[in-house]
Amino acid sequence: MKILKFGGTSVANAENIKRCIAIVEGKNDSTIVVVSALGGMTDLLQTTAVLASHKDSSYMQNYKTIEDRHLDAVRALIPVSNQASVLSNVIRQLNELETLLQGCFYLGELSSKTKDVIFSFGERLSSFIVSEAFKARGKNCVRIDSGNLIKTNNRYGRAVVDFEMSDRLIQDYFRENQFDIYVMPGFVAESKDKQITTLGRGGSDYTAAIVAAALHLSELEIWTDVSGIYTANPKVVKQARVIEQISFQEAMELSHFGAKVLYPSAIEPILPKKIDLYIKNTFEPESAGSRVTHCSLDDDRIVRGISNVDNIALMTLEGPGMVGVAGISKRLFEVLAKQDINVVFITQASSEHSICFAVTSMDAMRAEQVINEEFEFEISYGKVRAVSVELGMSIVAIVGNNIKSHQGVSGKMFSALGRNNINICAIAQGASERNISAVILEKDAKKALNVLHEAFFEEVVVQVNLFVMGVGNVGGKFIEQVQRQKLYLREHLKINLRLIAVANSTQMMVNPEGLSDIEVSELKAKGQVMQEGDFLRKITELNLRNSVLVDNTANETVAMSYHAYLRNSIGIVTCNKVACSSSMEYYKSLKSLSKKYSASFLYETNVGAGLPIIDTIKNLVASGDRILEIQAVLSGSLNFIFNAYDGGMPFVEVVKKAKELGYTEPNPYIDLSGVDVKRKLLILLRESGYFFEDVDIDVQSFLPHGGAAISEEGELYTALESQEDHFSQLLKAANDKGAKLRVVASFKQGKAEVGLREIDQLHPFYHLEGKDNIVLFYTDRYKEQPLLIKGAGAGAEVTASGIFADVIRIANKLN
Ligand SMILES: NC(=O)C1=CN([C@@H]2O[C@H](COP(=O)(O)OP(=O)(O)OC[C@H]3O[C@@H](n4cnc5c(N)ncnc54)[C@H](OP(=O)(O)O)[C@@H]3O)[C@@H](O)[C@H]2O)C=CC1
Ligand SMILES: N[C@@H](CC=O)C(=O)O
Repeated sequence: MKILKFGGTSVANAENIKRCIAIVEGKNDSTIVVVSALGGMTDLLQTTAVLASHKDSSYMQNYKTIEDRHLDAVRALIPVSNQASVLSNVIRQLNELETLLQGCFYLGELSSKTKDVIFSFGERLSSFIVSEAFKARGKNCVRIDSGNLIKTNNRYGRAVVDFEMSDRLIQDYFRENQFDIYVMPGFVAESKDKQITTLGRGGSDYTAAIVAAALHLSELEIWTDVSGIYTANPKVVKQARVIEQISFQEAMELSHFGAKVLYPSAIEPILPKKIDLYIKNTFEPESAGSRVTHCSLDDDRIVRGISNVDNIALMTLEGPGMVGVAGISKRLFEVLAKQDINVVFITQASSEHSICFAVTSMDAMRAEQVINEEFEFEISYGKVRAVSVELGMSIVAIVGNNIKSHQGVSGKMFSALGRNNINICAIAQGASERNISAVILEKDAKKALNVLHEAFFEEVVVQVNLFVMGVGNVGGKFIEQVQRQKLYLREHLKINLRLIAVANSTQMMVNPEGLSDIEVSELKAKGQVMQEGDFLRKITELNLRNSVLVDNTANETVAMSYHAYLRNSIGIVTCNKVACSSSMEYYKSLKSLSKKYSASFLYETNVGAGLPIIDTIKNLVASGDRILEIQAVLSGSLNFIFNAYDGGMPFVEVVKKAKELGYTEPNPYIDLSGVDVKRKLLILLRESGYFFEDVDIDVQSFLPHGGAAISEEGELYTALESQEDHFSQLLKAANDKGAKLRVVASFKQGKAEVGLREIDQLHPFYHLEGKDNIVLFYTDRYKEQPLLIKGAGAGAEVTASGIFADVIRIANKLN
């Protein structure tokens, strides 16, 4: 014999009921079918009854909906030839319901007893209709009145089952009757004095479990609208998947913390009888579903699932008068129990100075009031403080039988949350060690679930969410490279890069699911207007895990806002040199914020574009070496300019060409004035461990006008045009000596300078082609022969690939 329970959505209408019928008919065995009320019907009955008892005549409209839904189901399921008798039975039951509702309306009253009778109509009607549908298909089917088999006390709303009596009645009934299909209403029972009672939330699961246990069946199938118990709520965690097998204890823990597929009450009767439970999807009957089993599972999964409950209030009772005093917790929890307030989480530090616990937000005010009344005396003498209440909390819990036999699980859980800036307000781990729970802010719940799911179920694929500012030469190429390389990264490096937002100086485009190429290209046409601070606000509002800002601008305001990103645990990858070359204080603060908030701060492209210069210094310094001297050509654009300026083209045209090729800064004056090289040298010195400010570097400008900065490109070109003589003289002087012009950055014996130099043929800088950079590091270990790094030091493609490498460094660190 089989037993199948169908939930509300499975029997919501005639079409769905037909699916249930097909599933039952596929069983080829005598089958007990337990049904819930038509989907949403119990809630509708409840609001209708409440409206009636408040003398609100609109209850009649609800009643009409109740009537229509049931009559529609009959008309669609029963052939016209048989409809009359079925319809008249349903109408008779509906009339009874209408009379009861009228009674509530006239009396303005709704007792718990009346509620149970009214609510029972949902399952009584659905079971009658389903059984008649089977009969209409020629099945040997009977409808059982559950009240005849399941006996309870008179606690209306959540009646307590008399198992001894119910088991006997169930066993007798099934011994004495021989049908192919038995249809029973779930949720409904009867007291010993023959009053209708109901079994509370999840009552239909409970009914099925009681019957399965009484008959010692080997399994119970719960058919619902999802394909089983998921590793996490699939509406919140996209990567969640169905758990194929789970132990009863794990399922109980998960269902306690919000996995609504299964009510713990359904587990209670079948657990001691070693009956397996299957959760299956009525709408995808072929999918395997979840098996909840008493057998020990031999897989090595440590965490089986993650769950959460929202709308939690965290309450703390604390004070010196609690230490070493017996009975405080008894009084605290007794007063809550008296008020029927359910405590969902408790934790107490060994100092005994405080007890922290959680209730649903709905109960919080009542709990606060009764606790403060209970401890009025202690509060008035300052021994205990008035209970504190923090609303807007969630509980997240990881669940698994094997947590107890593995070290480091809680470490992994809390470091994953911490890395993503999720503040943990309280922690609890029961003695069973099957569950580790944390109370966090509700606004962080979605992120926490995804972070934990990634840590425990998707270890192989790490998701990095990119927020890109600046889509010019470098930014544009970076986006192109990311979109092109996505598949490779996912397959080969197990990194899932998602481009969530892009921005230029005035607009931004955001898609929390990831921007497509088309969306990115529509930034200018369709992007939303962006004011200062909007981008950061958007990132923090989305609150996605592993968020990284990629700054491809040359903008100072953006650079000076990095600290706010880091404080929100948002990593930063930047090719913008302004931050690291601003004050030493800001540079250092960014480094320490990066550590404090576990948010990476990477800027390899600040010097030498894609060349691994900063990383090399970091490794030298970390391994105990000391940088003693630096000789370098650090400007790709200036190297290009002085290579290309050979007397053929005027200087200004060569500069324009460098700009066109994407080698210069957005404002080429920053290159020509030596500012860009100075910034780079400053960064190299700071990375080498030297305390240097901008003013400590001597820049000898090769521009004749010296003084004022030129921010307008046109103005710069006009000035350069008029100074052609000056540049041609510089060139001639070098040519006369067989030398080449190079802008050299040097650091020697504590002195740092930047200037245009004539480089002779024997010098390693002489043969420096095109836009190349070169750096020579003299260190304790590389004293005679310097460590040399050379290669393309400018250009959008190479710079973008340097930024990309930093992003991958972050992803690898997370993996
Ligand atoms: N070119 C190279 O070889 C190298 C460049 N770099 C660095 O790369 C950075 C970018 O250079 P490049 O791509 O050539 O410059 P571009 O001028 O081509 O692009 C700059 C981008 O930044 C945007 N932007 C400017 N201000 C803001 C702001 N406040 N908020 C958001 N976006 C803003 C611009 O938007 P809009 O179009 O609206 O102005 C534009 O999309 C510079 O910092 C440079 O030093 C580093 C190493 C090498
Ligand atoms: N403008 C810069 C580009 C890289 O930082 C340069 O010329 O090197």
